[in-house]
Amino acid sequence: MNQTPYKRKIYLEDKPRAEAREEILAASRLTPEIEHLAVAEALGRVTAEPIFARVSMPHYHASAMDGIAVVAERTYQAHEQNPLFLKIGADFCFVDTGNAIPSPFNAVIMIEHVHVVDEETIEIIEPATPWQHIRPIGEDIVQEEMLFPQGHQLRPADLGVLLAAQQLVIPVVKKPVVAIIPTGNELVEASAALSSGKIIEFNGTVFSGFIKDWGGEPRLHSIVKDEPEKIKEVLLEAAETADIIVINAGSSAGRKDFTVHIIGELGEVYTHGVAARPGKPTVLGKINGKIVVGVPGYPVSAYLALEWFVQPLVCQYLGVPVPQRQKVTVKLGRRIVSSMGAEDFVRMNIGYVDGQFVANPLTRAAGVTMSYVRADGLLIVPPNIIGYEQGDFAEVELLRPLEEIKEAIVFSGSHDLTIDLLSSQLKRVRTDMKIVSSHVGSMAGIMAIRKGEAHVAGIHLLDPDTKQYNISYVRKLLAGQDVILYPFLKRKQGWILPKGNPLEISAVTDLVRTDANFVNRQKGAGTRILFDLLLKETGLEPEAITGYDREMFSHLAVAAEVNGDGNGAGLGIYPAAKAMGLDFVPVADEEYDLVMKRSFFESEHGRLLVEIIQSAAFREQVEKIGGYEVVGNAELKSLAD
Ligand SMILES: Nc1nc2c(c(=O)[nH]1)N[C@H]1C(S)=C(S)[C@@H](COP(=O)(O)OP(=O)(O)OC[C@H]3O[C@@H](n4cnc5c(N)ncnc54)[C@H](O)[C@@H]3O)O[C@H]1N2
Ligand code: MOO
Repeated sequence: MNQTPYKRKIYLEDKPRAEAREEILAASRLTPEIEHLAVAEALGRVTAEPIFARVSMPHYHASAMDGIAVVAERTYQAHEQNPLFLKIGADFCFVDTGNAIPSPFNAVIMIEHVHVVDEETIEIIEPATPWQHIRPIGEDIVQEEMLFPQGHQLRPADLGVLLAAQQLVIPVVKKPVVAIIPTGNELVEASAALSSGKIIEFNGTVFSGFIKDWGGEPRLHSIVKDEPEKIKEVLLEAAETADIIVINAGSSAGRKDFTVHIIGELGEVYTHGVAARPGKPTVLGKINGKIVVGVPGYPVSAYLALEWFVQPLVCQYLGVPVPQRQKVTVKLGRRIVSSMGAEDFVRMNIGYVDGQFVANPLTRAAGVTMSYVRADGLLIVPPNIIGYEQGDFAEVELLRPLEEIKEAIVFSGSHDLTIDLLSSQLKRVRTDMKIVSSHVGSMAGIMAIRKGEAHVAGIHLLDPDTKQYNISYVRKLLAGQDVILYPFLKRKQGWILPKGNPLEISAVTDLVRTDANFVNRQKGAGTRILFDLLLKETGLEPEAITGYDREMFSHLAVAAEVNGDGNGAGLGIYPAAKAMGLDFVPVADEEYDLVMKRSFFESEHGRLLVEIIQSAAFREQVEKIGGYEVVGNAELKSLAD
């Protein structure tokens, strides 16, 4: 049912981001309003006019030291061989730091350099120079001097200066009001009962946070349904009461995406589609003199579009420059492809390994908010290049302080959920540290160690010939490198089966007997190697297994498949079965070890990591999950041939 009068708009423009931004900045002709605030309320606010000192600081000649005030000229003959005796009142008076200097005195001698002879008399053996240890009037602030120009964002110390200069109430630029309008029939409040197709509205709260950070005042509207008349009404009202309008979702080519038509009807549209991803289907327009930014629904697209277009509008209103992020040059751990003609914003994890920043891309899916949350930086691939090769150097904008990135342990290889527990324990001990992990699989983890792109790699590779875990792979792939193999965990691998195990599976031959629908793992995965070994040992051919070609990329994905199929069966780790409420029949204890360069293992960070692995707190947490045994304090595995 499509009851709207609007046609779908299918083809979007590819306008350069800078051009689209300049257009709306030029079209926004708001005169910033001014308000007067008590200084204590003005932190972070922007001065609307130059502000001058009403009084000097100090406003009298003040002693800078504890000691005595003297007339300098009368001390000139004092000398070690010729001590000068001074009488209280006539020749000197005692002063403390901050005291006014009484006339006619014009210098202070520190008490340490004064010998008190009796209650009335002191002795000095060194002359004073005029104005020594005196803070003259206006040493800090001179009455009538300009303290701040307009457009200055007030920091804590600035407030002190204002009060010291007796500026009590100051003119600041009003915060621009930004109306935020979340739209969509599918949206519900976070507290609502969820059903399929319902989406929790959270973009509005994120936008409000960004707007506050940038110095604006967010006004979050309640959820608005995809009804053109309702949207029009809300937009027109916002155009009366707000300075900038943000409308969320409905920006693309869906049946109910009519934001662009409505803005066109009520005002004018400058842009629909920018040459940047994610965030392409952004709409920019104006209604009754107020700029409207229609940001895409997908959260990551939305956050970026907000930064591209709303932050500059807020800054323009406030009269401050748009803050720039710190940049750092990184070595790319993976190839990055990008489309010609559009900028690509790639969320990156960044680590500091062997004195070099290395970065790996996170998912580029615009709906995966965790990738934005976890990102250390953004790689902005310019429109005129098609990406980068692995090992290339590129500049990234930082989303976190550089120091935080430098203190992180970069973890590669096969992911295991205990790594997150390890990271959280680490953070308890060292608040400035954490583990950043990228899930690339055991083999790629070993390669990351070899190329100096990670500190630690988690691996579980069974050698079908020796039946040993990990050792032969490390020997071969890291030959000649000074690395160690740390025995970390034993994980239970087993059959993941529907609840109650209806087909009564406990061995690989049972898969054949029952013609169960097997769910396999991808080639190279540790679990796949184990399964192939089980087949070999029983003399079975892959063809005998229904579903051998059905490959999944994680333990959880296997469990999810089994969950939906009464005849399903998979091989994987216990926590995956547990997470989906499935049965689990143990098959093998897999050895999940950590590979590290010896230099890291012996470094402060490496030692800390081992300490935490061996701690009772970590062991307890892991063993509570079930299916794990922390090996931790056993000897390093020997890599000698
Ligand atoms: N045929 C095409 N389909 C899509 C295109 C396209 O070019 N052709 N563009 C895709 C891209 S890129 C994006 S981005 C999205 C933009 O979608 P809309 O702006 O129309 O937004 P919706 O479809 O209503 O929502 C998408 C998605 O976003 C999440 N969402 C929306 N609002 C909120 C909110 N307030 N809080 C949290 N999350 C929200 C939600 O997951 C929605 O499903 O279109 C693609 N499609
Ligand atoms: O351009 Mo969309 O904004 O990729 O997700």
